[in-house]
Amino acid sequence: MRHAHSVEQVRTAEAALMARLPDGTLMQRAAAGLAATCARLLPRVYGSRVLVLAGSGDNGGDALYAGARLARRGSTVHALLLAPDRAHPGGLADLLAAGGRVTADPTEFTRADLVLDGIVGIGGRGGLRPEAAPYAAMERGGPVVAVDVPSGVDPDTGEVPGAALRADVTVCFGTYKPGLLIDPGASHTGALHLVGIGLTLPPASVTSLQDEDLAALLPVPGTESDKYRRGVVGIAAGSARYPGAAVLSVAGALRGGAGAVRYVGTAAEEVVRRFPETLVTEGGPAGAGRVQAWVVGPGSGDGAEQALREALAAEVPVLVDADGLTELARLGPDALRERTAPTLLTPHTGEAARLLAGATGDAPPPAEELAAARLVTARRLAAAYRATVLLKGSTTVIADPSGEVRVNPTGTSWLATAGSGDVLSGLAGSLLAAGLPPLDAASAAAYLHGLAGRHAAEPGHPIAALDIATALPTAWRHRR
Ligand SMILES: NC(=O)C1=CN([C@@H]2O[C@H](COP(=O)(O)OP(=O)(O)OC[C@H]3O[C@@H](n4cnc5c(N)ncnc54)[C@H](OP(=O)(O)O)[C@@H]3O)[C@@H](O)[C@H]2O)[C@@H](O)CC1
Ligand SMILES: Nc1ncnc2c1ncn2[C@@H]1O[C@H](COP(=O)(O)OP(=O)(O)O)[C@@H](O)[C@H]1O
Ligand SMILES: [K+]
Repeated sequence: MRHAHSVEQVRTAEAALMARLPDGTLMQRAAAGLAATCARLLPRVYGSRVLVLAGSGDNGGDALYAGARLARRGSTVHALLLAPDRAHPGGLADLLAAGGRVTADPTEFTRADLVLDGIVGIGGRGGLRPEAAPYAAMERGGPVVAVDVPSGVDPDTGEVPGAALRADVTVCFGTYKPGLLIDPGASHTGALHLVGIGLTLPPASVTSLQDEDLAALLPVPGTESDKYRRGVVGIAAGSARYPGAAVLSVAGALRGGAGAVRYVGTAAEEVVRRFPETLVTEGGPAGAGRVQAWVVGPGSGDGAEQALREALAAEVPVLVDADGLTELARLGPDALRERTAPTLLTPHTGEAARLLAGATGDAPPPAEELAAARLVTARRLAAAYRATVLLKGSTTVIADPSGEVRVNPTGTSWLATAGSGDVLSGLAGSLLAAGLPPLDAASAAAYLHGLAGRHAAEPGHPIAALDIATALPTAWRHRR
């Protein structure tokens, strides 16, 4: 599991540790880790050209001390000071003592074999200021290594409100920050390296599953298992207009770990033709046999209202997607108030906008605004609907009403294809039916769906939604 901590949590842990250690110890630990990573990135340290971009805070201090370490190993190190009269005094003195020089020439950025971005770290707010903004777009000669956070990325949320450096590598200290794991911030970090500096941290509220965590979550049938004990997932999806959504949701559900898939709706004929193993029932969820979880909404069209009502009345976990979400937005959070079993909502940003409007009574915010603020949006929705929310998109973020958040690390932009979300809904529903709690079911489904997309699109070509479902067993088997 990757654990990410907020700036406030880091500051508290840092203060406690600093009180017990000689001055400057933490910064030296950070600088040593940083310099070691830079040395590995350079073909040769001796004779290389390094530029340190140093802001006025401790982030600049880390970069200057690391620059000094590289200068002592034979690099030619220049420091470009964004606020020359407020540069970190100790760091600057150390760099000069090691033979480094101060420059005011911005073209050094292009000439350097490696650039250290020490403009701003966890103390930064807002995009880069005018004096630093040009470096965001400047042509580079070598890799850019971000110190703790790519400057201009909000460490707590991953929001990028203005210009920001795009790093090839980010060396972060003590713990991951949520903003390093969530787009648009995540797409500015490059490879992530964590340098331990000895902080004692509280439990993280933002985590990201890794392969071994997924392995522990996935249901595996035992000798006592039968199809019913493994869980039956009910899919209420599709309509005369969108029969394909039913087929795709069932395709995901069949590969999700439940022992059986029960389909209800008007697309039964198409579903059985494609997947003869599906149990089908005419009518809605209320008249179907027992299931351990419902998926309601993909392609449901006009049938969404009735299907949602019937599914929500069942005392089992319910996943609401697509047209079911549009209907839920119309009803507002009150529609979930009486529920005793968990509810999982799987909106893309357009549906999230409608859900927010349904909760606040305001006009729906622009979807792009929500895509730029994924963590905040997922948390707001989870709190408003008291449901687990899986917000889809370039980084899928899953928020529980308890405040816990999982950030999905897998995926590829090839997943942005029609029907891809229908496969995800069936898959997540299947994991719910198999008995996983909603946060685990949603994060395991997003992880597998993202991996299946990668496998299907390997090495990089368009895929259709059914290809994702077909690749799910491969993703399950060869996780990565
Ligand atoms: N915590 C830890 O455990 C450890 C932390 N360590 C390190 O300390 C870093 C935090 O240092 P920090 O607190 O000094 O803040 P920092 O990120 O340098 O920024 C503050 C300065 O930036 C400026 N500024 C603000 N916004 C800006 C913008 N958009 N664009 C441009 N400038 C902007 C702001 O200027 P002002 O507003 O004063 O003009 C202020 O002077 C942390 O990330 C890590 O690297 C390690 O050494 C070891 C252990
Ligand atoms: N830019 C992107 N990068 C990675 N994954 C994406 C991107 N855009 C969309 N996705 C993923 O593709 C799927 C699309 O789902 P959705 O929007 O519901 O499509 P549909 O309604 O056509 O099924 C989701 O799993 C989402 O996370
Ligand atoms: K930085």
